[in-house]
Amino acid sequence: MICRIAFGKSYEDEGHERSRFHEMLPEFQALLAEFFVADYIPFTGWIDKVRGLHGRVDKSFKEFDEFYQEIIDEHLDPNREQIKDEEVIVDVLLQLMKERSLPFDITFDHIKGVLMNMLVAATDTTSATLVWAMTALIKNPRVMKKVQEEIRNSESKKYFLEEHDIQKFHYLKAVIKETQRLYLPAAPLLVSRESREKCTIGGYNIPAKTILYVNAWAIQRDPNVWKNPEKFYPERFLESSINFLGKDFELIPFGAGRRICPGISMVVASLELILANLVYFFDWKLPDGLMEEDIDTEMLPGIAQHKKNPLRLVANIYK
Ligand code: HEM
Repeated sequence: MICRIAFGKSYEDEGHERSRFHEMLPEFQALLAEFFVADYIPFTGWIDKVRGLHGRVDKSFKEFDEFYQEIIDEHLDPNREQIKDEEVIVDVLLQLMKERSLPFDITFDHIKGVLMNMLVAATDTTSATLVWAMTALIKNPRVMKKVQEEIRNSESKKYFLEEHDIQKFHYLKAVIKETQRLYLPAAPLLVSRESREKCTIGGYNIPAKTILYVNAWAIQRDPNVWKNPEKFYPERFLESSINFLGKDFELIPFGAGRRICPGISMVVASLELILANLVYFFDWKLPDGLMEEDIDTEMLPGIAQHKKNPLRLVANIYK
């Protein structure tokens, strides 16, 4: 979905291109989560070099730079076949570059930066959230049954649930919120900040130029705020107006303030659409011999929190 919006093509069926793309992204994600000693002790940069991190960063940068340049060149080609009325983000950025209507000149580097931002911010985060939602549902058959009943009881059989069908499914929406609260699939420490000037937060004096992390993970599991915080209990959101739009600081999976995730509307629409269709059309079972308690919730380190051990389920078509 994101590649179609950003570049105007999908890498689903592109053979060599597909595998190249699918190899580049995980390496970039891994580097984002890598620990660079020099970030904390500046004169020790040589340690990162010896550990081979500089080489990996350079290689990843070069691969992505070439990849984006190819996309830009394709979109600049006047003979390119374009689907009518289909304008993708790279076209919009190239148009802005041509018009020179902004207070600064857009360069190819800016365009590549925006494309990278989209790719990293949007793909992994959404897929990790879906895996955690399905993990939570399979571990909690009561909730799975309730969300399936909400959808199945209100729909006459359809080929595909559309966005407008889903708006009335309040329990489904609560399941997604509870997944975001408990598993915080993207950025458990949000994105780090640096204080521009000296300030005081909650009684702590923060000097200028200090790197700050917001531990959204701890906030969203804080027993002073949440009743039974370790329990997956979507009902808590039916009984409260807490939302993740950045106004309620006890639930901030998308951050808050000026740098809040700008993709929220798209994420919520995609998550609701995909999850609703998954639970509507299939009855999900654990592979033979596995019990709910065998499904672990271990996470891989990284910017997005992926499930360490892949979730394997059996899908039976619901008739
Ligand atoms: C479940 C899915 C997602 C989650 C949990 C999520 C969460 C976040 C978080 C926590 C931040 C940092 C906010 C902060 O520092 O305060 C962020 C930033 C961002 N997100 Fe998302 N995001 C998701 C999906 C998406 C999607 C689908 C898009 C684009 C279509 C997107 C675009 C961005 C961008 C561009 C930024 C950087 C904003 C900036 O630096 O000003 N995200 N997101």
